[in-house]
Formats: sequence, structure tokens, C-alpha cells
Amino acid sequence: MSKQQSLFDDAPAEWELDAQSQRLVATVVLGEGATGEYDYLVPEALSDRERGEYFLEVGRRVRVPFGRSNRKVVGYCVALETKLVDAARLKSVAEVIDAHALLSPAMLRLTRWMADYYLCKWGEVLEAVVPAGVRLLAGTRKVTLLAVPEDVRETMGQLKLGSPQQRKALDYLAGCGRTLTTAQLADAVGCTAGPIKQLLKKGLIESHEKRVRSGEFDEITAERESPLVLNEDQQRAFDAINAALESGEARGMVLFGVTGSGKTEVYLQAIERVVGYGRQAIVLVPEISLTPQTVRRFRARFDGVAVLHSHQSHVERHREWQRIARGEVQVVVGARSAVFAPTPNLGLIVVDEEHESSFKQDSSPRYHARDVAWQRAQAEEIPLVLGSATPSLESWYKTEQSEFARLDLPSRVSNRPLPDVVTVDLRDSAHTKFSRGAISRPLHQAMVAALRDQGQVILLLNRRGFSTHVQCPACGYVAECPACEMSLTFHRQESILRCHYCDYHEPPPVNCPDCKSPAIRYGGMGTQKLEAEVLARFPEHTCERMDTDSMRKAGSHQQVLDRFSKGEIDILLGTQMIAKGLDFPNVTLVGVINADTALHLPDFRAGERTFQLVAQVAGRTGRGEKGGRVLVQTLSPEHMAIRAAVRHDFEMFAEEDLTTRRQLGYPPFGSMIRILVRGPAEETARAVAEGLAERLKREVTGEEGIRIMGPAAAAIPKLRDHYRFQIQLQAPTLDPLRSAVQRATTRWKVPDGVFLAVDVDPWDMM
Ligand SMILES: Nc1ncnc2c1ncn2[C@@H]1O[C@H](COP(=O)(O)OP(=O)(O)OP(=O)(O)O)[C@@H](O)[C@H]1O
Ligand SMILES: [Zn+2]
Repeated sequence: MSKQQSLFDDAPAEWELDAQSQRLVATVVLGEGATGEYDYLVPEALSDRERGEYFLEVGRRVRVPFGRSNRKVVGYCVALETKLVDAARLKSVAEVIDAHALLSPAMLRLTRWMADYYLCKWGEVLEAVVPAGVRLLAGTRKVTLLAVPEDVRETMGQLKLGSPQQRKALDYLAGCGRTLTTAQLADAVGCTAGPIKQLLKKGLIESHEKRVRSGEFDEITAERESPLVLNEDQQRAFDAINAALESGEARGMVLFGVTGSGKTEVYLQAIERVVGYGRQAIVLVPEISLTPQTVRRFRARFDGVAVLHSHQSHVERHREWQRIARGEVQVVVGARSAVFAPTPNLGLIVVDEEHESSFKQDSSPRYHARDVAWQRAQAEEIPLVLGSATPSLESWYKTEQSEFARLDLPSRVSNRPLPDVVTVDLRDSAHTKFSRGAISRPLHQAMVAALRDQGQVILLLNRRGFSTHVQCPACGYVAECPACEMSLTFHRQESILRCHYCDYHEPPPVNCPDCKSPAIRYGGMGTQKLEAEVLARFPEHTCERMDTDSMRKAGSHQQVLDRFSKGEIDILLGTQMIAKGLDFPNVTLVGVINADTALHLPDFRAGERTFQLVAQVAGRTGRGEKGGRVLVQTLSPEHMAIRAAVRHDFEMFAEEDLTTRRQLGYPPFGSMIRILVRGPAEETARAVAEGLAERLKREVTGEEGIRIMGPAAAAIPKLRDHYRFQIQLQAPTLDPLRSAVQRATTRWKVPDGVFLAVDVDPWDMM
């Protein structure tokens, strides 16, 4: 009876109890491969702080034997605990990789939250949070350092040694007052490694490993600037942030300031306070705004500024990360992933241009840096400032709900007026019959006038390339990418047809491949064609094009901006790259060639994106004494997003768009998860998507308010030879959606060759 009983009891059986003992156990999460958490014994040598740098603590990485083959894999130690375990059943940690913890307990909790929230593996999040340069220990090397142990020192004189060289080496090492590598010691006493090895073998010398940095780097310095005197609105915003800093609470604040209202000055002065408390600040900016110009503004105010962005080498990233972790840095300025900077005593996070879509990562873990920043701010009980002239409706809605405070900078500094914005209706033939090009008669005239008065002009066209489709007028053939089935863009400089989704390219056809007609037509307007048109219309003026094609070389972006700021370029044209954050007082005219490019995309944020783009590019003018104006060419001047942008009326836009979203249950009124299923075989991918949708629907039967749409072909139905299907889940709150996806996907095997991407709070709807 008792035996039988014990089989079903929770308490271990007696024979099991015997095998158990109190041991130090490390919980390890693998960086790649298997999900889950695994327990390992910690050998005594690795648990001893006294023995060199390579002891185990939470947040360091380890090498552990894994699986039946016991191959060595890398994992993160996420917990250490002495507990009762059956030691015979556990494997042991083989090696400690890092000399310092890569993640603090707080950062580990943040990554854990991310894995839960974004429905991805914890290990995957850890690998994303710690930059590759840090994981690879780039720019450092491991050296073995030698020393004479204390007890040997005492008896050294009486020791009988095998050779005079051993004696020389031992005496030198004992007397030199520091640790040496074998090579250094051999060099110093003029012997080979042999005698030193003998000493090691006899235990007369001991060795330990250490990581050292290979190479030093120059600091970039900027000329010092003193703080400006804040205007009344700036002062009010600053006071509010300061009060939040002093409160010691997590408070979210939206700094809603029109373009040119001096938001950056407010951040700078708030950060000064933070630094005054001996703490650090993180400033997130969109990758594209992370220019030397931006960094200089911070370097001009603070001693220790670290920069983190994706174009850095592993060595640079690793070095910055270490400086931050050592507390040598006051301000971290960086793109999305800088939200994970290992600041030891964080005091403030700022997200500038918080509406920017580049804060959302488009590969797993698909996190949004602003939302992670809020999570981190709450964990560290510090304020979060979200700055924008066109806040995301998610953040805006939080201010309406009083979850976030709202700080307004309603006017430009020095009371400069916002520029006049007028639309040019492209449907009106009087505007366009002047020419068949992209520049309407009113825009042409405005350019003539601006240039005549020595002003500079910015033209925005959010499509790169020369012509956006290549068509045969005789049979209707359109050149398409074989892998994506999207129309190919003609690039005139390289004389090539290129796919903007996968970079496939081919030479342009001489005759139509279908009907052999020689009359191939290059339709649609890209920045290259616009450039040709500008050069033809304004031959006496200098013009420069800025898009990802012309800006491929590192530094070219900055070069063009520098020349533009010096007045060496009259007309700057380009894609959205030129819409953001530039501050050039001599720009008196902005022309938007086609405001509609993003307006009719199947995306509930299409209106928001259009509004933001027009409002932001309009903000590039009228920043100096000459004032400025904006001409917006459009086929839909009556569209609410465009009407609101013309009036600089964010609140009108927000109110109307939020009304629509409320009716349709779109974020921020409801939550959304998008699942993308893709694969090279259309039928297989579709079947998997259908199977998954069915499982999901089964999981949520009886639950209220959950909508599951699809599967349907994605807006880009084929990309890089993969067919794409999407399932969209919506509900008033996220939790039931997350748990439905979890239940439907655990213990469900996706067939080989089919890929699944689960996107929580999706931004990319294509
Ligand atoms: N209190 C002030 N007094 C005088 N000049 C100021 C003041 N605050 C900011 N400025 C100047 O005004 C210009 C615009 O400021 P800033 O770039 O901070 O604005 P912003 O709101 O961040 O602009 P945007 O959103 O358009 O990038 C800068 O040249 C800045 O030096
Ligand atoms: Zn393609």
C-alpha cells in the first residue's frame, strides 16, 4: 500500500531522496535552438569568486553539454540557486564565457517580458538584446596570465629547481610586481616556453585567464555649447519632466511639439538634470536621424556620450557597450536597440520622433522600442519622454486616457510661423497640361520664385528609381520580378530593371518579350526621373538626389547634408529620407511631388503615415527669417489626412482617424496579432495557413470579441519566391489573443519549408 501510494505522491520516493543533495544549480536558456530552461550543476571551480574572473553569476554566458551527444552549446545563465537535486541526473556547466554579466537581473526580467509579450523564444530575445559584437567579445582576446602563489613566495629561496632558467623565470615573475603572459615572461628572461611550463606543472607558478582589449580608440569631441534660455512653453515642459524625475516614479509623457519648436533643447536640459543626479539617460532616435549632426548636439553638452547603431563594427559596438556598462557614459544616443543599453543607473529614457516605424523591429523578436522603453521605465521607476510633432495614435490615445501626460510646444521657437501649405490638385488639367512631367505649373513657378530669392528647395518623392513600371503599350506586358511578381523599377544610371522587394535585377528589354513590339514604355515617376526633370527645367541650379540608391556609400548622406547646409546645393530632392529632422533655415520651399503614394495601401495606418510624411516634410521649411511655403501635389486633396496636414492640425487628424479606428476595433482601441505563413509551394503554404486559422478559431470558440480573419493572400502575395498568406487576429485586449496563438501553435509542427511569423502589435501590414 505504502509503496503503491508513493508512486502517485508528489514527495520523492525514499530511494530518490537518497540520491538528492543540496547543490548549486544554474538555470540556462540557450541562445539558439531548443526552447525552455535547463538546469545544470555548477562545478566548485566555477562558483568561486576568488578564482579569477571566470566564475558564474546570473547574466553571464556559459558553455554547456546538450542533448544525447553532449555537444557544447552556448546559453545564458538566468538563475542560480542552491537546491535539493538529484546530482547524478544533472550535467555540469562546462565553461563560463564572460568575465562580466551581460545582463542585469532587471534586464533579464525585461527580456523575459518581451518573450512572453511578443510570443517568441527567450533565447532569441537575449541574442537580440546583446549585440553580436559583445557576444563575440569583438576587439578583445583572452590571455593566460602567470603569477607566483603566496605560499611559494615564502619558500622560494629554498626551492631546488630543475634548471637555472626556471630559477630565473621564477625570480623574475615574483619580483616584477605584476602578472605576465608566458610570452612576456619568456621574453624578459630570454628563455623558451619550456621552463615556464615546467614551473606551472610543479605548481610553482599559477595561471588564470583574463580578457583584454586589443587597441584603443579616439574619442570624437565637439565644441562645447551652453544651454539656451528656454521659452515659456519649453520651460513648462521641462518643469513637468523635472517633477517626474524627482518623483522617483515611472511616468510616461508625450512631448507634443510642432516641427522646430525646440524639443531637443528640452531633452538636453532634462538630461542635464539626470546627469546631475549621477544617473544616465538613453535617447532613442530613428536610425536615419542618427547623423553626426544629431550626435554633435549631445556631445556639445555632455562629456560621456556613447552612440549605438547598426552600422557600427562589432569592435565599436562592443567598446561602447563596455563603456556604458562601466558607468563611464552619461548619455546613450542610439537607434532602436539602444533601449537595451546596459546603463548601471538609468534615470530617463527619451524616444524622439516616437511615431517612426523604424522603432518596430521587422524580424523576430518583433518588438517596438517605444513599448519596451515604457516597460523598462516602469521597471526602473523612471520617466519616459516621447517626443513628436505627429505622435502615434497609440501614444496620443494614452494621453487622452490620462495614462501618459501631455506636454505641448504649440509654436516654433522665436515665434516663427509654420509655413503656408497649399495643395495642387493633379486632377485639374490646368495644372498639368503645362508639361507631362512630375512638376506642375504652380510648383514650377514657386520653385522659380524661391530660387530667384536665393532660397533653397526640397522636393519629396517617396519612390526611388527612374520609372516605376515598364510596360508594352501594344500588348500590356509589364516587366515583373520572377520571385515577387511585383513590377520592376527601371534604374537609369545602372541601366537595369530592379525589384525593390528582393533586389532581383535584369537588363531592360529592347523589344517586348511577349509581342516583340519595339515601343516599350517607361511609366511612373521615381526620384531619378524627377532629378532628370529638375535638371532640364533648372539647368543653371545645382541639384542633388538623396535616396537609398544614391546614399549607398557610408558618409554620403552626411556629405550631401553638409553641402546643402553650406548653400552649395540649391535643390535637394529625395525619398522620405529628406523629410526627417533636418534644420536648414534657408529652405523656403518644400514640394511634395505626390502625396498619395502611401494613401491607398491596404493598411489601417495609411492615413496616419501620409499625414506624418506631409507634416514632417512641411516642417523642413520656414525655419529661418525668410519664412517658407509648401506645395503638396495630390489626386485626393479632400482626403482627411491631407486636409489636416495642410492645416498643421494634428488634433483634427487624430480625432477623425481615432473615430474610424474605434468603429473598426483597430489599435489603439483593440489589439492585433498578424500571422504570416510563407513558403515556396503555394498550395502547401495556403494549406498550412488554413490549418492554423482553423486551430485558432477552434481555440477561441465561445470567447467573446475575438475576430480571426483569413487566411488571405498578403498584400504582397509573393516575395523572394515565397507565397505569403496572412491571418489577422483582433480583440479588445491582447491577452486572449496571445494565449490563443500559444495554444494553437504549441505542439504543432510546421511542415519543412513553411515559415511562420507571429507579429504582435504589427506595423507592417503588407
Ligand atoms: N529656447 C530657445 N531659444 C533659441 N533657440 C532655440 C531654443 N530652443 C531651440 N532653439 C533652436 O531652434 C531650432 C529648432 O530646435 P529643435 O531642433 O530642438 O526643434 P525640434 O522641435 O526638435 O524640431 P524638429 O521636430 O523639427 O526636428 C534649433 O536650431 C535650436 O537650436
Ligand atoms: Zn523581387
